[in-house]
Amino acid sequence: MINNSRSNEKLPLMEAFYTIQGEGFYTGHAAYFIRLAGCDVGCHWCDVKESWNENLHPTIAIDEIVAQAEKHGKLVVITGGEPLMWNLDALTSQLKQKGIQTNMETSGAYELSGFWDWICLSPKKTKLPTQSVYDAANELKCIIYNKHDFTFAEEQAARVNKAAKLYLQVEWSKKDEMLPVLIEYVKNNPKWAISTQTHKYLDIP
Ligand SMILES: C[S@@+](CC[C@H](N)C(=O)[O-])C[C@H]1O[C@@H](n2cnc3c(N)ncnc32)[C@H](O)[C@@H]1O
Ligand SMILES: Nc1nc2[nH]cc(C(=O)O)c2c(=O)[nH]1
Ligand code: SF4
Ligand SMILES: [Mg+2]
Repeated sequence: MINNSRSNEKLPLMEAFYTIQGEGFYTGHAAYFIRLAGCDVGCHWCDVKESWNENLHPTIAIDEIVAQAEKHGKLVVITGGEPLMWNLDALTSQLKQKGIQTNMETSGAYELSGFWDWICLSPKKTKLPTQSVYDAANELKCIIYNKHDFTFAEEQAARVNKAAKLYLQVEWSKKDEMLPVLIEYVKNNPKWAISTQTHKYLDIP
C-alpha cells in the first residue's frame, strides 16, 4: 500500500547529481542520482568509501530530496552507500507521485523496501542478499575482481529470479588484468553481458 501522505521523514544524503547512468541496463540514459549515506557491507575495492559512515553526512528531509530531484528529468537512481539500510517507502512513493521513474543500485544485503521500477542487484560475498531482493531484482550485476568471482557470479545467477538480466562488471582497478579474461568468459557464457563503468571513461560523475 503506497503511503500517499507527504512526509517529514529524513534520510542521510551524501550527494545528489544529474549525470548519465554509467552501468548496467540503463547505461547511457540521463539520470538524477541520489546517493544515500551508510554502508556496513565493507567491499575492500568500493569506489565510494566516503559514503560508509552516515554520521559524516547531513540528514535531509525527504520532501527536500524530492523537490531537488523534480528539477532534473524523469529518471532517478537511488544508490549509496547501501540504500536498503533505510526504509525507502516514503522516498520512492513521493518520487512516483511526481511521475519520476525509481531505479535502485543495491547490494541487497537488507530486506527490500520502497516502490521500484528497476532494481540492480550487485551481490557481495561479505553480506549476501536477502531473498526479497533476489526475487525483485531486474538485473544482476556481479563485480569481477579475481577469477573466483566468476564462480560467485554463477552462484548468484542461480539464486536470482529467472527474468533478471545478467551482467559482469570488472572491478575498476583490475580492468587491465581482468577485462580480457571477462571478455573471453562472456564469449564462452553468452547468458552474461559486459557492463563497464562508462562514466569513468567519459570522465563524468
Ligand atoms: C557504490 S555501489 C552503491 C550501491 C550498493 N551499495 C551496491 O553495492 O550495489 C554502486 C555500484 O558500484 C559498484 N562498484 C563499487 N565499487 C566498484 C569498483 N571499484 N569497480 C567496479 N564497480 C564498483 C557496486 O558493485 C555497485 O554495483
Ligand atoms: N554515472 C554514474 N553511473 C553510476 N551507476 C551506478 C553508480 C553508483 O555509484 O551507484 C554510478 C555513478 O556513481 N555514476
Ligand atoms: S555494498 Fe556498495 S557501497 Fe557498500 S562497500 Fe560494497 S560497493 Fe561500496
Ligand atoms: Mg559509482
